[in-house]
Amino acid sequence: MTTNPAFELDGLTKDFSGTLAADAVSVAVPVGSLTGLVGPNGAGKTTSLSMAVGLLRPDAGTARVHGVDVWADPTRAKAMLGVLPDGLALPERLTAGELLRYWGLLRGMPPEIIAARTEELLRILELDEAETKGVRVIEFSTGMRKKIGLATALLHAPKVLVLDEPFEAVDPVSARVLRAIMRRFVAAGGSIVISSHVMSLVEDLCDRVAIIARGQVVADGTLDEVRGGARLEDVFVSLVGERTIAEEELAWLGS
Ligand SMILES: Nc1ncnc2c1ncn2[C@@H]1O[C@H](COP(=O)(O)OP(=O)(O)OP(=O)(O)O)[C@@H](O)[C@H]1O
Repeated sequence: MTTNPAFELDGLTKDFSGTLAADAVSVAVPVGSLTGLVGPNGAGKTTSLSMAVGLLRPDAGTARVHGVDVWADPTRAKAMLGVLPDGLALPERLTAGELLRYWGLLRGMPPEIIAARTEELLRILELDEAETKGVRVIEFSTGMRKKIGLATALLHAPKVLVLDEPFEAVDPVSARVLRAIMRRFVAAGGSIVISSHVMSLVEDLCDRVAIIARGQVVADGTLDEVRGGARLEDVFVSLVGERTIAEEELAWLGS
């Protein structure tokens, strides 16, 4: 018997008026895996993940969550997905608690479950003090925004988490909390895909990695398969190409 992957990107393609941002991107996230999607700036990570979670319509290809097609059956697929998108737009006038309540009600969750999970999430993510003071999202730091974004992704207890740059602007103490949450999520049978530029973090956290460059998947497998005994950063640089600065470039600096 074969088991469906938890999450499957299958030939996802997007052409932005001549810029092929994603060129038949296929990545499978097995059940219980924490998969890192890494690639240089502009490689197509956000484009691929946005298509995979139903936020951006692909030109070709599809994505499946536990076998359910995200574009053919979005209601069922999205009930299983928790998403932290890049540049998440949040209702700025709400506090974190109000936002989670609003989000939960939109998802049709019972109010008492929303209240209990909100209290716990705000406490664990250390947003409870801001909540007590009535701080609104508009006043949040970038790291606080990431955290409330993660809380909204977790609130309905999804099976698959898709997190675009979850550690961006998050301080080291909070990053530990985020890592612990992710490990707990996977230990409880969930599956995660994160995009990140931070290779050490991917090596520490992920059991699988896919490297994407110029819209194409150039390596994909377990962390050890992709590393092949080297450091992930070295494999990454050799696959995506190194940019060095010639002697004469930036000569005006310090002149
Ligand atoms: N809405 C859009 N319209 C036109 N081009 C776009 C759009 N979104 C992305 N692109 C282009 O598609 C390519 C891939 O961008 P994308 O944001 O997916 O990369 P990324 O790997 O997430 O980059 P980063 O690590 O810098 O966030 C880039 O060349 C980008 O300029």
